[in-house]
Parts: sequence; structure tokens; C-alpha cells
Amino acid sequence: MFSTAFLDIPALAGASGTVRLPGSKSISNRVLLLAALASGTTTVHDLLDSDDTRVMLDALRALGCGIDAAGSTLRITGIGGQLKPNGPLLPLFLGNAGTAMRPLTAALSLLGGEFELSGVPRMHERPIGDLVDALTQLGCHIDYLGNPGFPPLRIRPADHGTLALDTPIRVRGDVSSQFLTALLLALPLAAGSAAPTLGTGVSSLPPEGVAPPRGGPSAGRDIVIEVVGELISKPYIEITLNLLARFGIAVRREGWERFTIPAGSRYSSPGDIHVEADASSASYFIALGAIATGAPGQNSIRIEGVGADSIQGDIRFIEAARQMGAQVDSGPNWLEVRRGAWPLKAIDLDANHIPDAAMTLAVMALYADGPSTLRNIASWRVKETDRIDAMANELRKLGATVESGPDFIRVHPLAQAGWLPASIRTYDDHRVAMCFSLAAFNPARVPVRILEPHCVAKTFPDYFETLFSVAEAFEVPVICIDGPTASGKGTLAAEVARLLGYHYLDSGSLYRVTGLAMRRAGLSADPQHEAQVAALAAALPLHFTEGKVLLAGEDVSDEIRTEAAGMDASRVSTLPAVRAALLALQQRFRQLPGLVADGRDMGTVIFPDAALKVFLTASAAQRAERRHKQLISKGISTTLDSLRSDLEARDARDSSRSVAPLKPAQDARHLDNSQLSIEQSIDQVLNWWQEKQPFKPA
Ligand SMILES: Nc1ncnc2c1ncn2[C@@H]1O[C@H](COP(=O)(O)OP(=O)(O)OP(=O)(O)O)[C@@H](O)[C@H]1O
Ligand SMILES: Nc1ccn([C@H]2C[C@H](O)[C@@H](COP(=O)(O)O)O2)c(=O)n1
Repeated sequence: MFSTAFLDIPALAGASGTVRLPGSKSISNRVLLLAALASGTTTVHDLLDSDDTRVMLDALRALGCGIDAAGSTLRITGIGGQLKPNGPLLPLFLGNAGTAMRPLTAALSLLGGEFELSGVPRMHERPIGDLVDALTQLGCHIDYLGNPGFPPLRIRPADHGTLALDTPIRVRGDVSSQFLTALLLALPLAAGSAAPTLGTGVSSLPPEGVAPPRGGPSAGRDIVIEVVGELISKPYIEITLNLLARFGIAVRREGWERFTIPAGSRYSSPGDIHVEADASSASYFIALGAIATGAPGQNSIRIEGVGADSIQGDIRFIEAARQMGAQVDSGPNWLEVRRGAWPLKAIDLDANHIPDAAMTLAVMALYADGPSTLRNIASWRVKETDRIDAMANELRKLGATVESGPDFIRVHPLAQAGWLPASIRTYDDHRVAMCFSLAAFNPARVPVRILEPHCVAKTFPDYFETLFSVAEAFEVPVICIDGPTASGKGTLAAEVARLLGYHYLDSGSLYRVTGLAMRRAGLSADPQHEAQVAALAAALPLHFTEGKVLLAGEDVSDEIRTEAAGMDASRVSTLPAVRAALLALQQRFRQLPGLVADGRDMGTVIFPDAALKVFLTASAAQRAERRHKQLISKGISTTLDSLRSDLEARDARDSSRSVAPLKPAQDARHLDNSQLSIEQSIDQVLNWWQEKQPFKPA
């Protein structure tokens, strides 16, 4: 995941290949709650691992569920609809996860116990009043701890004997379908008791030491929910009903107005359950297939984990994408998408059935042949942010003309000359971040800056990595930092790479490993061994992982850092055949979203077209002192004098060799950091980099 302050996506030329997407958020959090309420153990496969599922899991753990994770499989031992009695007040933090806040509010109101449910500030602006009204009408006790109608909430135990289950429970369906989902998921707690009943006559005794089952005299009867107002986002209700059925609750539906949970309903674990890949997340890659072309013969994006027969409503995004011109093929659990009509065809769509995925259409509209209108999307205004305003603002920054109203957005396409390089604000909304990445395919070849890209952690932590695995840039940006030994190149380059979210190449380590391999093979850095050492360099079984350098699986990170290994590297690097053998390996590090490379010839030979080249120096005295400190801190004893004469010898050899000598590139910027702190050097390089970027401040 990119945890940087911003992520610059260079202009993208095309995309092709296969992506496997993370599990559906909607299915994951519903399955987690149902598994928690059921008795027995449920094994969940391919669960989404994200912020929203993490807050749900934390809450369920706090409620007493057993949770064991192994790879992409999770085993949940449910509480069987029973809380341990007389627990203390339990505070539960639910982040910005509506799929946790709403259903847990309903379930905890019926479970008994005292709870305080809170979230991030935006969660405290997301309405929950209609659900609280429905639960209060039923006899549950919920208090607002902040603004009426919004979390945070305090929940106190309800008296199950007095729950008003004789009359239908009425809930509004026109603000968020999650209110109805919450009731459907939770109300079997009141219907599923096996205590004496009015309707079925079934009875049994609770196990010893466990609180009496929910329900009391009101249990054992059908529970009816009536929807007030036109129900929005119906496909999400279908997911809810589908999963309830998997857990043994067969809800009867009459139209979209009336839902009946049959008397005696009781959650029963299906044992194993698989989570489909997220259809809303698939929308970005369906759009990618529709917008981008790939190399000849690789002209499609294949999406694995979800197919057209998905139970998720957002799968109907495919219909909208097809309407805009995408060619979509599908099979069991896969989709394949390629560009059809180009430019895309403008669309006028009632997008009420695909509210989340429809945001992707708003960005696709920039590539269309006329204005596109998305209607009936008032729910966008009460999501992670006001998505109508957010999309309109950010699309305008790209240069687009956008009209919007209470429940619609109209986006005009952009001509090549109209595209602007924009810093996209993401409003802590994962979907804003993800869909605006598609703007990087613009024909004007301007880059796109995504601010706070880590917000994708809500549902798709590796979104950008997945995009970059199939996308191709016109040019991947490179920053080169060359200079003599111990000038601080590595320290500076690694930190600049981290702050920009770029890859990092420590080219010296390749020469150091070659020197080590040479020694181990009993060779020397002399012309008579040049071909053999070059052959070793060309086939180095090298692997970089978590800051370690592995040679044929062996961790050689420390061994290559000694002064003797540095000298060997310096010697081996004078051999032209070795340098040639390492050329392609170094250039392969140039990958999206960018690269920071340090060494001696990064700017002169390996990446001569780099956008920024820095030649870093410091006085020999300073460098010897820094290296001395560095070695002493590692417990290696040495003297300042010997270090200084070694580094001067190394500088002399590196600068005087015939091939790719250490020297500043003609267009390099010089930075003498003798009197600068590490932070000052980093700031200087980042300022130089920013000066080269076309983005206006956000
Ligand atoms: N501006 C600076 N001020 C003070 N110390 C610094 C500065 N930059 C780097 N250092 C310190 O100097 C030491 C050497 O830095 P570093 O290993 O990054 O140098 P290098 O140029 O990559 O060396 P080599 O080429 O030998 O790998 C480190 O301990 C680092 O913390
Ligand atoms: N691009 C490079 C990088 C390194 N070398 C050689 C010369 C150095 O003395 C030696 C070790 O490099 P360090 O790890 O100290 O950066 O490797 C080179 O020739 N070209």
C-alpha cells in the first residue's frame, strides 16, 4: 500500500494482463456478522483484508467470537446469538465502515449488553436516524451521544419480553439500504428463539451458564419489516437475502416493500463460505479494459475472482460499460474486457442500482463522445464524503465541465488540449482515489497526482500496485543520485523513494554482490578473469526483500557492507564486461510509479534521460567521519585515518576508470551536503523534484 502524502501517476500509455481482486467488502462484513451470530465455526475463504473488515473483526473479537486467521482463510466461532451476561460497557470503534456501524447497531440492540459505538469524524456525519427510529419503535434503547440522528451511539439492553413484534417494523428505504440490511441481519435474533412460542410451539432450554435466549414471549412469530419510501440500492438487499439464506434464514420478500423473517428462524453456519472478489473494485479494471489498449496480442484486462453471475449488484456495472462501448466476456468467476467503441459512447443512466461503481462512469465520461449524465444518485451525498460534490470538484480540476444537482451529475468529455495536470483531493474516500487513477490515460499525457492515496485501504489496500502491474507508462520517472562513497547517497535516495512511493535501486549493491561472488568463485578483478566475472554478474541469483539482499537465498546484506567488500566492488566495477552485464538488470528497476537510483553512473549511463539528476558530494573529512560513526555503531572497529585513505583510493579508482567513471552528468544539480543534515538534503532534492512537476497546489 502507498502510505505517502501523495502519489504521482505518470501519463499511462496502455494496459493489459490479469488482475486478481480482493474480496467483496459488502459480502465480507455481512458474512463476518452472520458467522459471529451463528453457533459453531464458519470457515471464510478469500475474505477482504481492509480497514472496514478490520474494524468489524475487532468488534466481533471484543464481543467474544473466536477468530483464527491462516492465509486468506479465517475461522470464526460464533456466539450463537448469546452474549456472556453482565459484561461491562463495551466501547467499539468502527472507523468509517457503514457496513459495520449499521448492522452492529441493530444486532447489539437486540443482543443485550451495553455498548458505545463510534467512528471517525465523517462517520459521525453519516445518518443513522432512520435505523435508530425503527429499532426504538421496536423497543430497543439507543441514545445519541453527539448530534441526534448520527453516531456516536450508546446502546442499552432491550427487554425482549416487550419488543413490539406484533406490528410490522417500519424503516425508511430511500436514504440508505443499509438500514434495511441491518434489520434483516439482526432481527432473526428476535425470531429464532426456541423458547415457548406463540406461533410454532417449539421449545428448549438454554445451556447452563448462558443467558436465556433472545425472544421471550415475543419469539416464535414471524417478524415483518415494511419499507417506507422507494427502496434504493436494491441489489445490496439481494446480497443480504442471499447470505441470510446461506446462514439458514429464508426471508420472504413481497416486492421491495415487505420482508418477513419466518418464526423460529435461527442462524446456522454453512461451514465453509467463499467471498467473491469485489464487483465495485472490478469496475476500475473493467473501465481500464474499456479505455486502454495493450501491446499487440495482449489487448485485454482479465479480472479473476468475480464473473457476470456474481451476487453483487455492482456487477451490473458491466451493462453500463458495454453501453459505453466496452467489450466484456465472462465465465465462472472471471471477466475479460477490451476496448470497443472509441471514443467511448456518452451515457445517460439511472445509476441508483450501482451507486458505488457509478463513480467510475463519471471518470470514463471524460473519454466519451458527448456529455454523460448519472441520475438518481442522491445516496452519493451521504457516503464516505459528499461524492457528488467531490467528483464534480475534482473532475473540474482536470479541466472538465461538470454540472450537478441534488441527485445527478453531468460530465462533459475533455478534448486533448483541455486536460490539466491535477492534484486530486480524495476526501478520505477510497473510491475517489481509485477512479481518478483512470485519468492518467489522458491523451494530453499529463500526470495525475492522487493526494492521500492510502485511503484505498478501506476496501483495496493494494489497488495502485494492482493497477501498476498491468499498466504501462509513456515514461517512468527516474531520479538519479550519484556521488562518491559515503556522501550519503544511499540514505538520501532511500528516503526520497519512500516519500514519493517510488522504487529504489542501490546500484552499488550489485557491484558489491558481484565482488562477493567473484571472491567465492576464487576469481580476481583482473582482465584475465573479466569474462568469468561478467558471466557471474549476468546470472546473479539476486533477490531484494524487506531491505535485505539475498544471494541464492542467503542473506548477504552485512557481508557486502564491509569496507573490504566496497573495495572489491570498486575493483570489479572497472571491468567493462561486468558493467555491460549489469546494465539491463539495473534498467529493469525502472517500474511504475517511479524510481530513485543511486550510484556512480546512474545519470551518465544507466538512465541518461532521468528527469532529475543530483550529484552529491561532501568533503573527504566529513565522509570519513560519517563512515567512521556508521561502522562504530555497527560494532566494527576502524580508524579515521585508514577510512579516509581507503575512501580517497576508492574515489580515485571510481573516477579514473575508462568506462562509466564517477562524474557528474552534464545536466546534474550539485549538492554539497558537508554542512547539511540528512533532512535538509532530502528537502532540497524534494524541492528540486517538485519544481519539475506540473501540478498546482491542491
Ligand atoms: N547529510 C548528512 N549529514 C550527516 N550524515 C549523513 C548525511 N547523509 C548521510 N549521512 C550518514 O553518512 C553515512 C553514510 O551514508 P550512506 O551509506 O548513505 O552513503 P553512500 O554515499 O550511500 O555510501 P556508499 O557509496 O559507500 O554506499 C550514514 O551513516 C548516514 O547516516
Ligand atoms: N553505479 C555504480 C555503483 C557502484 N559502483 C562501484 C563503485 C563503488 O566504489 C562500488 C561500491 O558502491 P557503493 O555501494 O559504495 O555505492 O561499486 C559503480 O561503479 N557504479
